[in-house]
Amino acid sequence: MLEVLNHPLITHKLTQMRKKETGTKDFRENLDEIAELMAYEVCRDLPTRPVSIETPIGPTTGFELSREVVIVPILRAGIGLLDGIRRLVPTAKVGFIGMYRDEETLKPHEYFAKFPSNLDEAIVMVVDPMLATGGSAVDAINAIKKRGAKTIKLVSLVGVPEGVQAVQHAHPDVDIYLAALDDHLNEKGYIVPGLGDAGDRIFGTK
Ligand SMILES: O=P(O)(O)OC[C@H]1O[C@H](OP(=O)(O)OP(=O)(O)O)[C@H](O)[C@@H]1O
Ligand SMILES: O=c1cc[nH]c(=O)[nH]1
Ligand SMILES: [Mg+2]
Repeated sequence: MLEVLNHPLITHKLTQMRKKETGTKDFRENLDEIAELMAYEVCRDLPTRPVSIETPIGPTTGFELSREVVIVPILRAGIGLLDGIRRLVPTAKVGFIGMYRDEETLKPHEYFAKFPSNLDEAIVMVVDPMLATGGSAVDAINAIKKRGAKTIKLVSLVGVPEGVQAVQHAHPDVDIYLAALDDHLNEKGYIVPGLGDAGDRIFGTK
């Protein structure tokens, strides 16, 4: 399943991020706000269970989330989506996976992994602003499945058909959410038109 979240607020904020003159502070703030808006949509189908409660007026049946949510940002750039999602799901646990893409081969390399226990019972959101070749997302999901995760959602800001197809081919069971589906990758593996190097723009490197 691929869902492109076409919402005017998301598109407006993403446009600010795409502009080359947007600095680190505004880039980060817009990303944080988009993360919150995307989380609202991504969480739309979270399972709930009925609970008997008492309001000040009397008894009723309410509904509470019935499964734990685990957010897994792909370091570094995925960190930019973490706080916005956590504001909506403050009880979520957080795992981390560090991946960098070799600039020549475009192949991802894992350099860090730390996950909470019981991934098998959780709804795991893998988050990374950019879905380019899809190599980083595919490997991150492999690592999470190896630890038992069964229900996985991939939340990215900007993707291209190549990356979407790579994830769908390797992990047909994973739902993919994007804020925009861009055109193609250039010869250096950057998304066109994209927004440049997300990690560098979030953290002010380069
Ligand atoms: O789909 P892919 O072709 O694998 O490319 C996407 C990856 O590239 C970027 O990370 P990068 O390697 O620049 O690391 P960073 O987050 O530390 O900047 C981005 O944040 C993704 O993780
Ligand atoms: O366009 C791209 C592709 C990969 N990683 C980024 O940060 N940007
Ligand atoms: Mg980067």
